[in-house]
Amino acid sequence: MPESVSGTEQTQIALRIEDLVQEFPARRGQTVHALRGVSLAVHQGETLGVVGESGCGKSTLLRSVMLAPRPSRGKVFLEDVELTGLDHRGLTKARRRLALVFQDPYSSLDPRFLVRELVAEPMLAAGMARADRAKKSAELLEAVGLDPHHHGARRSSELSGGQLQRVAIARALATEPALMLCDEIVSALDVSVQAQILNVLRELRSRLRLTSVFVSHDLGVVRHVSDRIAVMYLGTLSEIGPAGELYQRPVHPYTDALISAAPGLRRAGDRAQGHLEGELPSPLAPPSGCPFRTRCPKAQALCAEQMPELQDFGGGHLAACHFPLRALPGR
Ligand SMILES: Nc1ncnc2c1ncn2[C@@H]1O[C@H](COP(=O)(O)OP(=O)(O)OP(=O)(O)O)[C@@H](O)[C@H]1O
Repeated sequence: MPESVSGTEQTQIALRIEDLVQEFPARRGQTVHALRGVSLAVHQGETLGVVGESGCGKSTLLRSVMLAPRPSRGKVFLEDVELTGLDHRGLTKARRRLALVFQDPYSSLDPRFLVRELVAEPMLAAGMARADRAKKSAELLEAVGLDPHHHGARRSSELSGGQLQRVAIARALATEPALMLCDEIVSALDVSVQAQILNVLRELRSRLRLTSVFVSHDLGVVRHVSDRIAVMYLGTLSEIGPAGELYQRPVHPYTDALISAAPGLRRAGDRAQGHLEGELPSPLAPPSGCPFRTRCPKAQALCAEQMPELQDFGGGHLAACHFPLRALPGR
């Protein structure tokens, strides 16, 4: 279904999630409210960055898209297929259209195999002929900046962390997924290596029109790769919008606080680092109303009474706040 990204541009939707809820049973009959009704769409060819503090539900969001485990409530659509409506067999097939890359490539890449075998292995599982596998794995290694002859003939145990993460990305792309899900994939790397991997992702986006969701707790990192950014807080979506606009003119006090607290992102007029005060409440007992109200400098009585809904501030920039940093258009 076409949807407007910027207000003028029409694109196809790669992923749509509707009112996704994920709850986990906890001790003493309690419930972890990891996702509390998240809805968003990812457009074909775009990178959606997802940011938020540790424990806000970023990884759970990605795992729920994979239906691993199935969400407690809500729907997930990959292109036109409703994943949440599929049985086990249908889901196993549909999951091949999704690729997941993790923070730690050491755990996902078997050190006994050669790099070119690791990249070709998903193609083998998909029934691709030997010659095609060899050609394609060489192309993919080149696309992530590795030499198919030199690096391809090494065992993964011989590569550095950054090189391994490139292999993990090449392997993820082996079956031409509709969507790549990246979970903190540069968090364990040195800053200079991080920049190289982020450049690889940017290039893949423009060369292959790669569609991805890029999760990170680091706003600086997310800004480098994302077309749009979703900000999560305690299992909810607090703000989503075009990357430049969201960083320059945030609407939600939480986004504003996150940016002010991030080294290297602070803007003229920001208070000193540490602007984001207080602890993240427990997902076992989220506050009533707005989840951010217990730490919000603008909170009033209404914020404890009603959960704010996402509202459109123009140009595809949405935020869920009763007292936003700027007025809604036309008010
Ligand atoms: N399988 C599970 N069982 C119980 N609680 C879980 C489970 N998975 C996640 N949680 C809880 O759900 C909440 C969200 O976790 P999640 O890992 O999605 O957050 P995150 O934003 O990715 O943070 P981090 O970057 O620290 O992983 C946390 O409170 C976490 O402890």
